Amino acid sequence: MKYVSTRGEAPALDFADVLLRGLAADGGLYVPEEWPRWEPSQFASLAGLPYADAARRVMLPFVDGAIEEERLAEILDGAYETFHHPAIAPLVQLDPGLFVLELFHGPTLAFKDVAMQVLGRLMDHVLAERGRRATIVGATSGDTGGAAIEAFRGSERVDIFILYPHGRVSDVQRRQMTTPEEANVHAIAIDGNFDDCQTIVKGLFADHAFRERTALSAVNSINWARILAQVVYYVTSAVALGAPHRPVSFSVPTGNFGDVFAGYVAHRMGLPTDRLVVATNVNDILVRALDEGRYEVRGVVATQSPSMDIQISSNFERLLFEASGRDHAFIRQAMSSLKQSGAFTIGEAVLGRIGEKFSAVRVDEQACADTMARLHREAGYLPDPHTAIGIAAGAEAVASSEAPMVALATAHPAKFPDAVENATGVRPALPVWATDLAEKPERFEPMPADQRAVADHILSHARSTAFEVS
Ligand SMILES: Cc1ncc(COP(=O)(O)O)c(C=O)c1O
Ligand SMILES: N[C@@H](CCOP(=O)(O)O)C(=O)O
Repeated sequence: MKYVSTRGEAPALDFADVLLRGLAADGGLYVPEEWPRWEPSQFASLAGLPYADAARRVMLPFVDGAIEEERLAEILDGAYETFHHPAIAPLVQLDPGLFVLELFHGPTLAFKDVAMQVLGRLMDHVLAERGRRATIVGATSGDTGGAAIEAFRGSERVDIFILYPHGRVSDVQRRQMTTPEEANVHAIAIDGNFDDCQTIVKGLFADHAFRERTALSAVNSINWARILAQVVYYVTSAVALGAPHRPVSFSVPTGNFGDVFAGYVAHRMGLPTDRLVVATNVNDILVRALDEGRYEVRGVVATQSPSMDIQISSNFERLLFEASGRDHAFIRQAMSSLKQSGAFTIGEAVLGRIGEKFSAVRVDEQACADTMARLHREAGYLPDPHTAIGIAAGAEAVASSEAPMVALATAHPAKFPDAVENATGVRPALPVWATDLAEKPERFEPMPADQRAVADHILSHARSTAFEVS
């Protein structure tokens, strides 16, 4: 299996190379040259398997020999041993047709762990095979950063630099990034928002000299391996609810569009999927784009679901590529227009194809709080604000559908205790194994939203400027 860039001007690579590359050299995102297609019996055969075994089967056609199957199995076993729930991604029924898929039982209490624990081990394996080191630079609105640091802390082969928006993440999120003591971990507090952080990261990838010198690699969902590991839980949860014999809908709290794109990948593999609901907070660029055909960046507003305070949604490029019939020229033109004027237009045909599978719903601050309060009151369930947005949007989007609705629970409520307490009167507690976080000293570097300053900081702290491991 080869992977091609959405912008069509970078070499096609295999899975292991895409894993280390992250972003394509032309600024595009990698997608498989062709989508592997499963028979209904292949989906059915996953029923009752341990999560790591199901993950191996789903991932194998995409890895396609770039990593031996036995090694992949060990990597997946190791990744999911770090989870605090035997099912890894349990389903909880809230109403007859409504389920939540709890993806927050990993070490940093957010869905990012499901892929990041795999990514860390995959990268370590490929770097070891090649005798190489890498410098990881990632942008976070709060959860990716902690999960990535957890996955790479102490690694001999990787230095990790995480850019987060200063003052715009929760205390738990910040502490997950700033308290690890390992020398290879660098938390950088940027004076700006998540989009500023992500723009700096993409700018560093576009600087070819910097990229080569530091052996730059990505942990954001621009990295295909992140998306792939997230495909698995769409498949396992749908199978648990009766797929392939009946379709399932998913409602996905969305920011960078990686998670819901993973749902689309499952659909392209043949998983019977009714609707994919893109659920946003008031930072609703995706809702406006899908409703009006105009993708237009406006200022980011701080909300009680800060991890989704995003306007530039990287993985939307992957969907546009598919919906445009893999039209590289259209993608290049749209992305250049986005860079220059902060907007681009999506034609009717492309919009129509997106609308065949996707719905988009904006959930405002009051509706998010009301949903947390109602679920706590009526079902005794305490969702975090991101999860509440997914649940509220799912209910609105498919009120009349026969298919069960699975809302993705993307974070543990204790990561956002203030918002949950304001809405429900209950302050959620961290699991006991995570409570020492508050006592540890913090270490971070405050920096302006300036690519040159960040690059200089990385160059003076990274060990990976030499490629070979001595
Ligand atoms: C808790 C939480 N929910 C939802 C999202 C949105 O996911 P995505 O960026 O994959 O759309 C994020 C951040 O990405 C998150 O941290
Ligand atoms: N909400 C995310 C934003 C980055 O998303 P990613 O999936 O592309 O890493 C976060 O928590 O950082």
